[in-house]
Amino acid sequence: VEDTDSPSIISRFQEYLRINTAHPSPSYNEAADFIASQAKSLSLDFQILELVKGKPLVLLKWAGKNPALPSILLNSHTDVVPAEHHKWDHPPFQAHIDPSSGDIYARGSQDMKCVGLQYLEAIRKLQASGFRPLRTVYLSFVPDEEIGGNDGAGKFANSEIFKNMNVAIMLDEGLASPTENYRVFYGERCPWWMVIKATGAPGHGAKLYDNTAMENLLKSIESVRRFRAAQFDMVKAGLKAEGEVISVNMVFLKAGTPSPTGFVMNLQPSEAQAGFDIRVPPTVDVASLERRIAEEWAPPTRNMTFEFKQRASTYDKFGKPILTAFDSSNPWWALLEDAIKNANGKLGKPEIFPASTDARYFRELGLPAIGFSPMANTPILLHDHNEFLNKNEYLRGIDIYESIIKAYASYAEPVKDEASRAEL
Ligand SMILES: CSCC[C@H](NC=O)C(=O)O
Ligand SMILES: [Zn+2]
Ligand SMILES: [Zn+2]
Repeated sequence: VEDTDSPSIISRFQEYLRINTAHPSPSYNEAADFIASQAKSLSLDFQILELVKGKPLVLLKWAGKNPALPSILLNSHTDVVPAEHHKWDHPPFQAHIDPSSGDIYARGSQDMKCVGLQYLEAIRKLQASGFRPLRTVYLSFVPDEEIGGNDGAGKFANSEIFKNMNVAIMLDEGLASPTENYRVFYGERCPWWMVIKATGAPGHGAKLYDNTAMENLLKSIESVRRFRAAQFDMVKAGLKAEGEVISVNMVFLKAGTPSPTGFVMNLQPSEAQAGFDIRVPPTVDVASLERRIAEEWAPPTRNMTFEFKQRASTYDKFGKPILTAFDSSNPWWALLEDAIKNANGKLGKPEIFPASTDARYFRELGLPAIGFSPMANTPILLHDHNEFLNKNEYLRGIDIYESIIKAYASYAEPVKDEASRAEL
Protein backbone atom coordinates (compact mmCIF):
# COMPACT_ATOMS: atom_id res chain seq x y z
CA VAL A 1 0.00 0.00 0.00
CA GLU A 2 1.40 3.36 -0.99
CA ASP A 3 1.98 5.71 1.88
CA THR A 4 0.78 9.01 0.43
CA ASP A 5 -0.65 10.75 3.50
CA SER A 6 0.78 14.17 4.28
CA PRO A 7 2.45 13.44 7.64
CA SER A 8 4.49 10.61 6.08
CA ILE A 9 5.38 12.80 3.11
CA ILE A 10 6.65 15.52 5.42
CA SER A 11 8.61 13.09 7.61
CA ARG A 12 10.37 11.69 4.55
CA PHE A 13 11.32 15.23 3.52
CA GLN A 14 12.64 15.89 7.05
CA GLU A 15 14.59 12.66 6.99
CA TYR A 16 16.38 13.71 3.78
CA LEU A 17 16.99 17.24 5.09
CA ARG A 18 18.61 15.83 8.24
CA ILE A 19 21.37 14.17 6.25
CA ASN A 20 24.25 16.62 6.37
CA THR A 21 25.41 16.83 2.78
CA ALA A 22 27.10 20.20 3.20
CA HIS A 23 30.47 20.88 1.67
CA PRO A 24 33.35 20.40 2.26
CA SER A 25 32.55 16.88 3.55
CA PRO A 26 29.06 15.90 2.43
CA SER A 27 27.60 12.62 3.74
CA TYR A 28 27.02 11.39 0.21
CA ASN A 29 26.76 7.72 1.11
CA GLU A 30 24.05 8.36 3.66
CA ALA A 31 22.10 10.38 1.11
CA ALA A 32 22.57 7.69 -1.54
CA ASP A 33 21.33 5.00 0.89
CA PHE A 34 18.28 7.11 1.69
CA ILE A 35 17.43 7.63 -1.99
CA ALA A 36 17.99 3.92 -2.62
CA SER A 37 15.55 3.07 0.18
CA GLN A 38 12.99 5.39 -1.44
CA ALA A 39 13.54 3.73 -4.79
CA LYS A 40 12.92 0.32 -3.20
CA SER A 41 9.71 1.52 -1.57
CA LEU A 42 8.53 2.61 -5.03
CA SER A 43 9.76 -0.57 -6.74
CA LEU A 44 11.90 1.55 -9.07
CA ASP A 45 15.08 0.17 -10.58
CA PHE A 46 18.09 2.01 -9.27
CA GLN A 47 21.85 2.01 -9.50
CA ILE A 48 24.41 3.83 -7.45
CA LEU A 49 27.03 5.03 -9.91
CA GLU A 50 30.44 6.02 -8.68
CA LEU A 51 31.66 7.93 -11.71
CA VAL A 52 34.13 9.51 -9.30
CA LYS A 53 35.21 7.62 -6.20
CA GLY A 54 33.42 8.73 -3.03
CA LYS A 55 30.86 10.72 -5.01
CA PRO A 56 27.86 8.46 -5.55
CA LEU A 57 25.23 9.40 -8.10
CA VAL A 58 21.92 7.60 -7.71
CA LEU A 59 20.03 6.86 -10.91
CA LEU A 60 16.43 5.66 -10.71
CA LYS A 61 14.34 4.33 -13.53
CA TRP A 62 10.58 4.12 -13.91
CA ALA A 63 10.29 2.03 -17.03
CA GLY A 64 7.88 3.22 -19.70
CA LYS A 65 5.48 1.05 -21.70
CA ASN A 66 7.30 2.13 -24.84
CA PRO A 67 11.02 2.04 -24.11
CA ALA A 68 11.77 3.05 -27.71
CA LEU A 69 10.52 6.57 -27.03
CA PRO A 70 13.16 9.00 -25.76
CA SER A 71 13.04 9.39 -22.00
CA ILE A 72 12.44 12.06 -19.38
CA LEU A 73 15.18 12.98 -16.89
CA LEU A 74 14.34 14.57 -13.54
CA ASN A 75 17.55 15.84 -11.98
CA SER A 76 18.39 17.10 -8.52
CA HIS A 77 21.62 17.53 -6.59
CA THR A 78 22.13 15.94 -3.19
CA ASP A 79 24.77 18.35 -1.89
CA VAL A 80 24.11 21.64 -0.13
CA VAL A 81 26.19 24.68 0.71
CA PRO A 82 27.56 25.01 4.25
CA ALA A 83 25.59 26.82 6.94
CA GLU A 84 26.76 29.06 9.78
CA HIS A 85 24.91 27.12 12.45
CA HIS A 86 24.98 29.79 15.17
CA LYS A 87 23.35 32.34 12.87
CA TRP A 88 20.25 30.24 12.30
CA ASP A 89 17.13 30.33 14.49
CA HIS A 90 16.91 26.53 14.22
CA PRO A 91 19.77 24.12 13.56
CA PRO A 92 20.18 23.79 9.77
CA PHE A 93 20.10 19.99 9.77
CA GLN A 94 17.24 19.50 12.22
CA ALA A 95 14.41 20.26 9.78
CA HIS A 96 12.43 21.96 12.52
CA ILE A 97 8.82 22.74 11.63
CA ASP A 98 7.45 25.96 13.03
CA PRO A 99 4.20 24.76 14.61
CA SER A 100 2.22 27.90 13.80
CA SER A 101 3.38 28.63 10.24
CA GLY A 102 4.37 25.17 9.04
CA ASP A 103 7.70 26.51 7.75
CA ILE A 104 10.37 23.80 7.55
CA TYR A 105 13.82 25.14 8.36
CA ALA A 106 16.80 23.40 6.84
CA ARG A 107 19.79 23.89 4.58
CA GLY A 108 18.61 22.36 1.32
CA SER A 109 14.91 22.92 1.98
CA GLN A 110 14.85 25.18 -1.12
CA ASP A 111 18.14 24.22 -2.78
CA MET A 112 17.23 21.55 -3.70
CA LYS A 113 16.32 18.55 -1.59
CA CYS A 114 12.69 19.66 -1.90
CA VAL A 115 12.68 19.04 -5.65
CA GLY A 116 14.41 15.65 -5.45
CA LEU A 117 11.86 14.29 -3.02
CA GLN A 118 8.90 16.00 -4.67
CA TYR A 119 9.71 14.05 -7.85
CA LEU A 120 9.61 10.83 -5.82
CA GLU A 121 6.41 11.72 -3.96
CA ALA A 122 4.73 12.65 -7.24
CA ILE A 123 5.67 9.23 -8.61
CA ARG A 124 4.31 7.60 -5.44
CA LYS A 125 0.98 9.35 -6.03
CA LEU A 126 0.91 8.50 -9.70
CA GLN A 127 1.56 4.86 -8.89
CA ALA A 128 -1.21 4.91 -6.28
CA SER A 129 -3.59 6.24 -8.94
CA GLY A 130 -2.68 3.36 -11.23
CA PHE A 131 -0.82 5.50 -13.77
CA ARG A 132 1.81 3.84 -15.91
CA PRO A 133 4.27 5.91 -17.95
CA LEU A 134 4.52 5.53 -21.70
CA ARG A 135 8.01 7.06 -21.81
CA THR A 136 10.65 5.97 -19.35
CA VAL A 137 11.24 8.40 -16.51
CA TYR A 138 14.72 8.64 -14.99
CA LEU A 139 15.64 10.42 -11.80
CA SER A 140 19.24 11.42 -11.12
CA PHE A 141 20.45 12.45 -7.67
CA VAL A 142 23.84 13.95 -8.37
CA PRO A 143 26.73 15.12 -6.17
CA ASP A 144 28.85 18.27 -6.30
CA GLU A 145 26.56 20.80 -8.00
CA GLU A 146 27.52 23.43 -5.46
CA ILE A 147 31.21 23.08 -6.24
CA GLY A 148 30.92 23.17 -10.01
CA GLY A 149 29.43 19.80 -10.92
CA ASN A 150 32.45 18.49 -12.81
CA ASP A 151 32.50 15.26 -10.80
CA GLY A 152 28.71 15.02 -10.76
CA ALA A 153 26.42 16.11 -13.58
CA GLY A 154 29.44 16.85 -15.78
CA LYS A 155 30.73 13.28 -15.73
CA PHE A 156 27.20 11.90 -15.94
CA ALA A 157 26.08 13.95 -18.97
CA ASN A 158 29.17 12.84 -20.86
CA SER A 159 28.94 9.15 -19.91
CA GLU A 160 28.00 6.16 -22.00
CA ILE A 161 25.25 5.41 -19.47
CA PHE A 162 23.65 8.77 -20.15
CA LYS A 163 23.89 8.35 -23.88
CA ASN A 164 22.09 5.03 -23.66
CA MET A 165 19.29 6.61 -21.65
CA ASN A 166 18.22 8.45 -24.80
CA VAL A 167 16.95 11.49 -22.90
CA ALA A 168 14.53 13.88 -24.65
CA ILE A 169 14.11 16.51 -21.94
CA MET A 170 15.54 17.18 -18.52
CA LEU A 171 14.20 19.15 -15.60
CA ASP A 172 16.48 20.79 -13.07
CA GLU A 173 16.29 23.42 -10.34
CA GLY A 174 14.82 26.91 -10.48
CA LEU A 175 14.28 29.50 -7.77
CA ALA A 176 11.65 30.31 -5.17
CA SER A 177 9.23 33.08 -6.02
CA PRO A 178 7.95 35.62 -3.50
CA THR A 179 4.80 36.08 -5.60
CA GLU A 180 2.07 33.61 -6.49
CA ASN A 181 3.75 32.95 -9.89
CA TYR A 182 6.22 30.11 -10.17
CA ARG A 183 9.46 30.96 -11.97
CA VAL A 184 10.74 29.00 -14.93
CA PHE A 185 14.18 29.16 -16.59
CA TYR A 186 15.24 28.46 -20.16
CA GLY A 187 18.91 29.26 -19.75
CA GLU A 188 21.45 30.45 -17.27
CA ARG A 189 24.40 32.76 -17.02
CA CYS A 190 27.77 31.15 -17.49
CA PRO A 191 30.25 31.30 -14.63
CA TRP A 192 33.62 32.84 -15.39
CA TRP A 193 35.82 32.87 -12.34
CA MET A 194 38.74 35.12 -13.09
CA VAL A 195 41.89 36.00 -11.21
CA ILE A 196 43.85 39.04 -12.34
CA LYS A 197 47.44 39.53 -11.28
CA ALA A 198 49.47 42.69 -11.23
CA THR A 199 53.18 42.96 -10.90
CA GLY A 200 55.18 46.10 -10.36
CA ALA A 201 58.32 47.52 -8.95
CA PRO A 202 58.75 46.93 -5.20
CA GLY A 203 59.98 49.82 -3.10
CA HIS A 204 59.97 51.79 0.11
CA GLY A 205 56.54 52.46 1.55
CA ALA A 206 57.31 56.16 1.69
CA LYS A 207 58.14 56.55 -1.97
CA LEU A 208 55.80 57.83 -4.67
CA TYR A 209 56.64 56.19 -7.98
CA ASP A 210 54.83 54.81 -11.01
CA ASN A 211 54.01 51.21 -11.94
CA THR A 212 53.53 49.69 -8.50
CA ALA A 213 51.62 46.40 -8.39
CA MET A 214 49.01 47.96 -6.12
CA GLU A 215 48.45 50.94 -8.42
CA ASN A 216 48.22 48.68 -11.44
CA LEU A 217 45.66 46.48 -9.73
CA LEU A 218 43.65 49.43 -8.40
CA LYS A 219 43.27 50.85 -11.91
CA SER A 220 41.78 47.53 -12.98
CA ILE A 221 39.47 47.40 -10.00
CA GLU A 222 38.28 50.92 -10.84
CA SER A 223 37.55 49.86 -14.38
CA VAL A 224 35.68 46.74 -13.26
CA ARG A 225 33.65 48.83 -10.83
CA ARG A 226 32.54 51.24 -13.55
CA PHE A 227 31.44 48.35 -15.74
CA ARG A 228 29.64 46.67 -12.83
CA ALA A 229 27.77 49.87 -12.00
CA ALA A 230 26.67 50.33 -15.61
CA GLN A 231 25.33 46.78 -15.78
CA PHE A 232 23.61 47.09 -12.43
CA ASP A 233 22.06 50.43 -13.47
CA MET A 234 20.24 48.67 -16.31
CA VAL A 235 18.71 46.26 -13.78
CA LYS A 236 17.85 49.08 -11.38
CA ALA A 237 16.19 51.05 -14.19
CA GLY A 238 14.08 48.02 -15.04
CA LEU A 239 15.58 47.79 -18.54
CA LYS A 240 17.01 44.32 -18.01
CA ALA A 241 16.37 41.34 -15.77
CA GLU A 242 19.06 40.10 -13.41
CA GLY A 243 19.92 37.21 -15.73
CA GLU A 244 20.29 39.48 -18.78
CA VAL A 245 23.25 41.57 -17.69
CA ILE A 246 26.86 40.61 -17.00
CA SER A 247 27.49 40.57 -13.26
CA VAL A 248 30.98 40.98 -11.91
CA ASN A 249 31.79 40.92 -8.22
CA MET A 250 35.17 41.04 -6.58
CA VAL A 251 35.44 38.03 -4.28
CA PHE A 252 39.00 38.25 -3.00
CA LEU A 253 42.01 40.49 -2.79
CA LYS A 254 45.47 39.18 -2.11
CA ALA A 255 48.59 41.26 -1.71
CA GLY A 256 51.14 42.40 0.80
CA THR A 257 54.17 40.99 2.56
CA PRO A 258 53.13 38.97 5.63
CA SER A 259 54.80 39.59 8.96
CA PRO A 260 54.25 37.92 12.35
CA THR A 261 51.95 40.78 13.38
CA GLY A 262 50.05 41.13 10.08
CA PHE A 263 51.70 42.77 7.11
CA VAL A 264 54.88 44.69 6.56
CA MET A 265 53.77 48.31 6.43
CA ASN A 266 56.65 50.12 4.78
CA LEU A 267 57.14 47.89 1.78
CA GLN A 268 55.19 48.22 -1.47
CA PRO A 269 54.67 44.65 -2.73
CA SER A 270 55.77 43.50 -6.16
CA GLU A 271 52.62 41.42 -6.71
CA ALA A 272 48.91 41.85 -6.11
CA GLN A 273 45.88 39.91 -7.24
CA ALA A 274 42.10 40.03 -7.18
CA GLY A 275 39.45 37.43 -7.92
CA PHE A 276 36.15 38.09 -9.67
CA ASP A 277 32.98 36.06 -10.02
CA ILE A 278 31.67 37.00 -13.45
CA ARG A 279 28.36 35.70 -14.83
CA VAL A 280 27.81 35.95 -18.55
CA PRO A 281 24.36 35.69 -20.16
CA PRO A 282 24.37 33.22 -23.09
CA THR A 283 23.35 35.94 -25.52
CA VAL A 284 26.10 38.49 -24.95
CA ASP A 285 28.93 39.27 -27.33
CA VAL A 286 31.68 37.26 -25.69
CA ALA A 287 34.39 38.69 -27.93
CA SER A 288 33.73 42.19 -26.66
CA LEU A 289 33.90 41.04 -23.04
CA GLU A 290 37.15 39.22 -23.77
CA ARG A 291 38.55 42.38 -25.32
CA ARG A 292 37.53 44.40 -22.28
CA ILE A 293 39.32 41.94 -20.01
CA ALA A 294 42.49 41.90 -22.11
CA GLU A 295 42.58 45.65 -22.77
CA GLU A 296 41.06 47.28 -19.69
CA TRP A 297 40.99 44.86 -16.79
CA ALA A 298 44.28 43.04 -17.20
CA PRO A 299 46.31 44.81 -19.91
CA PRO A 300 49.88 43.61 -20.38
CA THR A 301 50.83 47.27 -20.81
CA ARG A 302 50.17 47.63 -17.07
CA ASN A 303 52.08 44.43 -16.22
CA MET A 304 48.88 42.50 -15.73
CA THR A 305 47.89 38.94 -16.49
CA PHE A 306 44.63 37.06 -16.03
CA GLU A 307 43.60 33.45 -15.58
CA PHE A 308 40.25 31.66 -15.47
CA LYS A 309 39.56 29.22 -12.65
CA GLN A 310 36.27 28.41 -14.38
CA ARG A 311 35.05 29.51 -17.76
CA ALA A 312 31.86 27.90 -19.00
CA SER A 313 31.13 28.33 -22.66
CA THR A 314 28.10 30.33 -23.70
CA TYR A 315 27.80 28.19 -26.85
CA ASP A 316 26.77 24.57 -27.28
CA LYS A 317 28.59 22.05 -29.41
CA PHE A 318 26.76 23.37 -32.47
CA GLY A 319 28.00 26.90 -31.82
CA LYS A 320 24.58 28.17 -30.75
CA PRO A 321 23.93 30.11 -27.52
CA ILE A 322 23.09 27.59 -24.80
CA LEU A 323 19.37 28.23 -24.46
CA THR A 324 16.31 26.02 -24.40
CA ALA A 325 13.64 27.05 -26.86
CA PHE A 326 10.28 27.99 -25.38
CA ASP A 327 8.42 28.41 -28.64
CA SER A 328 6.48 25.80 -30.59
CA SER A 329 9.72 24.11 -31.65
CA ASN A 330 9.93 22.72 -28.12
CA PRO A 331 6.74 20.79 -27.25
CA TRP A 332 8.06 20.13 -23.73
CA TRP A 333 7.67 23.80 -22.90
CA ALA A 334 3.97 23.96 -23.70
CA LEU A 335 3.43 20.62 -21.98
CA LEU A 336 5.01 22.01 -18.82
CA GLU A 337 2.96 25.20 -18.95
CA ASP A 338 -0.28 23.32 -19.47
CA ALA A 339 0.54 20.78 -16.78
CA ILE A 340 1.20 23.55 -14.25
CA LYS A 341 -2.02 25.32 -15.24
CA ASN A 342 -3.99 22.10 -14.96
CA ALA A 343 -2.73 21.76 -11.41
CA ASN A 344 -3.90 25.34 -10.73
CA GLY A 345 -0.42 26.78 -10.66
CA LYS A 346 0.55 30.13 -12.18
CA LEU A 347 3.72 30.67 -14.13
CA GLY A 348 5.79 33.80 -14.71
CA LYS A 349 7.66 34.65 -17.93
CA PRO A 350 10.61 32.45 -18.92
CA GLU A 351 13.83 33.77 -17.42
CA ILE A 352 17.58 33.32 -17.53
CA PHE A 353 18.80 31.80 -14.26
CA PRO A 354 21.13 34.37 -12.70
CA ALA A 355 23.54 31.79 -11.24
CA SER A 356 24.50 28.37 -12.58
CA THR A 357 23.02 24.90 -12.32
CA ASP A 358 23.75 21.41 -13.58
CA ALA A 359 21.34 22.02 -16.46
CA ARG A 360 24.19 23.57 -18.43
CA TYR A 361 25.90 20.20 -18.85
CA PHE A 362 22.80 18.88 -20.61
CA ARG A 363 22.07 22.02 -22.62
CA GLU A 364 25.68 21.90 -23.84
CA LEU A 365 24.80 18.60 -25.50
CA GLY A 366 21.96 20.32 -27.32
CA LEU A 367 19.27 18.87 -25.06
CA PRO A 368 16.35 20.96 -23.85
CA ALA A 369 16.51 21.60 -20.10
CA ILE A 370 14.06 23.53 -17.99
CA GLY A 371 14.82 25.06 -14.59
CA PHE A 372 11.85 24.84 -12.28
CA SER A 373 11.40 24.51 -8.52
CA PRO A 374 7.75 24.79 -7.51
CA MET A 375 7.98 27.30 -4.67
CA ALA A 376 5.55 30.22 -4.89
CA ASN A 377 4.82 32.72 -2.09
CA THR A 378 8.28 31.95 -0.72
CA PRO A 379 11.21 34.29 -0.04
CA ILE A 380 14.37 33.41 -1.96
CA LEU A 381 16.63 31.94 0.71
CA LEU A 382 18.97 29.61 -1.12
CA HIS A 383 22.48 29.82 0.35
CA ASP A 384 21.07 32.15 3.06
CA HIS A 385 20.58 31.79 6.81
CA ASN A 386 17.25 30.30 7.91
CA GLU A 387 16.49 28.72 4.55
CA PHE A 388 12.98 27.33 4.80
CA LEU A 389 10.07 26.02 2.79
CA ASN A 390 6.50 25.95 3.95
CA LYS A 391 4.97 22.53 4.41
CA ASN A 392 1.89 23.32 2.33
CA GLU A 393 3.98 24.86 -0.43
CA TYR A 394 6.04 21.66 -0.49
CA LEU A 395 2.88 19.55 -0.77
CA ARG A 396 1.54 21.85 -3.55
CA GLY A 397 4.76 21.28 -5.43
CA ILE A 398 4.17 17.54 -5.38
CA ASP A 399 0.78 18.03 -7.06
CA ILE A 400 2.46 20.22 -9.66
CA TYR A 401 5.06 17.55 -10.42
CA GLU A 402 2.38 14.88 -10.50
CA SER A 403 0.76 16.85 -13.29
CA ILE A 404 4.03 17.51 -15.13
CA ILE A 405 5.36 13.96 -14.90
CA LYS A 406 2.03 12.57 -16.05
CA ALA A 407 1.99 14.89 -19.06
CA TYR A 408 5.62 14.25 -19.97
CA ALA A 409 5.51 10.50 -19.49
CA SER A 410 2.30 10.24 -21.54
CA TYR A 411 3.52 12.34 -24.45
CA ALA A 412 3.32 10.07 -27.44
CA GLU A 413 4.43 12.26 -30.35
CA PRO A 414 7.94 11.85 -31.60
CA VAL A 415 9.72 15.10 -30.97
CA LYS A 416 11.56 16.95 -33.71
CA ASP A 417 15.18 15.82 -33.82
CA GLU A 418 14.59 12.85 -31.55
CA ALA A 419 15.68 10.43 -34.22
CA SER A 420 18.76 12.38 -35.17
CA ARG A 421 19.68 13.09 -31.59
CA ALA A 422 19.92 9.41 -30.86
CA GLU A 423 22.92 9.31 -33.21
CA LEU A 424 24.88 12.01 -31.41
C1 LIG B 1 30.80 27.00 -11.44
S1 LIG B 1 29.40 26.19 -11.05
C2 LIG B 1 28.82 26.91 -9.60
C3 LIG B 1 27.45 26.52 -9.32
C4 LIG B 1 26.78 27.31 -8.28
N1 LIG B 1 25.42 26.91 -8.26
C5 LIG B 1 24.55 27.39 -7.37
O1 LIG B 1 24.76 28.26 -6.58
C6 LIG B 1 26.91 28.78 -8.63
O2 LIG B 1 27.81 29.43 -8.10
O3 LIG B 1 26.11 29.33 -9.41
ZN1 LIG C 1 20.99 24.14 -6.30
ZN1 LIG D 1 22.94 26.25 -4.56
